[in-house]
Amino acid sequence: MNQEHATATRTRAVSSDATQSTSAVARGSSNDVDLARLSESVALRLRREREERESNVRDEALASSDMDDANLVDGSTLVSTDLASVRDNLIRQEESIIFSLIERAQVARNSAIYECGGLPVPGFDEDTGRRHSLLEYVLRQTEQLYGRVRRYTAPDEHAFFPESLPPLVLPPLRYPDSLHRTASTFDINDVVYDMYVHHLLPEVAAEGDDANYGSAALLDVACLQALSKRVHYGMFVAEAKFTAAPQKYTPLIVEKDANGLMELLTDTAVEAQVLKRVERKAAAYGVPPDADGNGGAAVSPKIDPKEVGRLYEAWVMPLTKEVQVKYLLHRLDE
Ligand SMILES: O=C(O)C(=O)C[C@]1(C(=O)O)C=C[C@@H](O)C=C1
Repeated sequence: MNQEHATATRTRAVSSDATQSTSAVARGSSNDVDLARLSESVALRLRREREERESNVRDEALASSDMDDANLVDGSTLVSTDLASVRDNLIRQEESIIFSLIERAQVARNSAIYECGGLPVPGFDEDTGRRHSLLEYVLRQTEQLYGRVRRYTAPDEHAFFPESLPPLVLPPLRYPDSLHRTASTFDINDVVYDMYVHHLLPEVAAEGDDANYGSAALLDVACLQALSKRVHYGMFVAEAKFTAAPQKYTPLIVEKDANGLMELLTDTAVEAQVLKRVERKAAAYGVPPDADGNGGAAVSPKIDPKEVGRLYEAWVMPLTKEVQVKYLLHRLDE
């Protein structure tokens, strides 16, 4: 996503109404024949979009042949919308999430970090005059640095404060447009932030204050970034599913049937695998590799593996699905 475009167009919430053009199509699609025709035309449009994307990438490569090669990113794995590759990516992201939660569990909760005015840090909300919390301060400052070196120009990254991003110090990279443009118009980072502070953190970090405010806030930033990336990766999952079966998704999109879309994209067998795997990973990563019980003292994991599974089930997967539904509802927008 182009940073300028992202900051200019991103809105905090996505509107649930489909575009006029989609509604216009919907008006004429009250029977199966019309729906079949519509699915055909969507399939055709998908093919055209793909051809156009491929030709854009070729044109850009040609146009930039006299430019530094560094200006072209190899987005082949990042932007893949093949479901198997997208799922592989989600599996790799489990490492970042579980490690960051295990790290955060090493220090006390330190509630003052999350309270506005809990600790005297610079920065106020421009609209309300509310003083920033330490976590907001550290997160904003972190995004200033990451933003300068292009982190938020990548299509799989979403800043928590996109309106405050600084100018780039590196030339922008170009990514193939593998997602529909609706992807650059919304994020749910406010939900991710709230979910982390009020629901995940209390299960991960023990109640108490050990004065490790800076460390705890920096560890929070790592958790938030890993969770945000995972949840918004739902856009790639949704694109993969839509491209693989436009005939199944199109009628639901046209009807703006969010519940139907949720049902269609849900795969309970995959969810069970995810839960089993994250519990196993949390059990393995939370203890030293030599803690095999052979004569040594028993080592309890840094974080209860079952808890990690519960957090994935209650929060991480549902939010990833919410992003998928939001994305799909606008997938046919002109
Ligand atoms: O792998 C998928 O099919 C996804 O949509 C991802 C995911 C997840 O968040 O892990 C979400 C919904 C599915 O029910 C299964 C798994």
